[in-house]
Amino acid sequence: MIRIGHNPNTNMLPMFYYLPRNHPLLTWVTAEPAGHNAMLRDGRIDLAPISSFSYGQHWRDYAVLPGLSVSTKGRVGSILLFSKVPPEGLDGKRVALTVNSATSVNLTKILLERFYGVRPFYEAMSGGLEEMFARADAALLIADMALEEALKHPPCHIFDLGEQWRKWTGCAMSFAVWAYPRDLILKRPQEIVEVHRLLIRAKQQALSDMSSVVQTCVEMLGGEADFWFDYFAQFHYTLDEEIIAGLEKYYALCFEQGLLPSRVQLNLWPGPLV
Ligand SMILES: C=C(O[C@@H]1C=C(C(=O)O)C=C[C@H]1O)C(=O)O
Repeated sequence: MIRIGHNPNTNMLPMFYYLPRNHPLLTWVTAEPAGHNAMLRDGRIDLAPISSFSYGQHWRDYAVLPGLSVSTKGRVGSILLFSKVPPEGLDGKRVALTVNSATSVNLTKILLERFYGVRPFYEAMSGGLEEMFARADAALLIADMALEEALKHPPCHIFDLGEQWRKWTGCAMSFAVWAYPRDLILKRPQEIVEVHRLLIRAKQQALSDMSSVVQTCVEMLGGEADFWFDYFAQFHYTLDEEIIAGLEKYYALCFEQGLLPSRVQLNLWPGPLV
């Protein structure tokens, strides 16, 4: 039995929509990314699409499933820094960071400190934009919460962090990878191979016809179907060479900025399926 982290946000639907709910090999454990990061670290789940940053913290203990990720090569649409001022104006200001994320929290720090040359004060916060703006000058939100706030067209600057990363580094950005404890390769290799196969198959089914996924999004959050087709068109749910290079760049900058304690190696297992 594999206790699998289920992330309920729309960006994850192409991997979860066709994944069998009642498969004998799977137990679903639903949480936001930061919840899965902690659960995997503590052994409460066996596999999840965790924050890429969290893999970078624990890479010596984890392995990653090939051919799967949540990545973009530019705009993402749902990793957004809402700001009362342009990024250059955030020096010495307060920036609220969602408690649900690890990758984007550290991406925000890299972009602001390394590329915009500003040093804000950061505060981890839950809640929506209104609560964050009551205490801070800028606010990082991710996933459906970011989408919902952006759809309200708040009167502030909105920076898409996938787009910003692309602008400053020319790289792809990988927000989540499917990680599991490395010792499962020895203890339960067949189960990992089987779940990997299920995930790849579910993803391929979704991506071959996104209409059911899009319809689900319309029911969940509203908006036009075209909005959702456009949203999903930004994503790459694979781990190709460009995405791996982007991930390596992200880890290198996290290390150089003192956000990660060591350089990171990507341990992929089992071999690619496609
Ligand atoms: C694309 C997204 O990426 C998410 C961002 C994460 C993070 O910042 O740690 C973790 C998982 C991803 O699914 C999103 O939330 O919109």
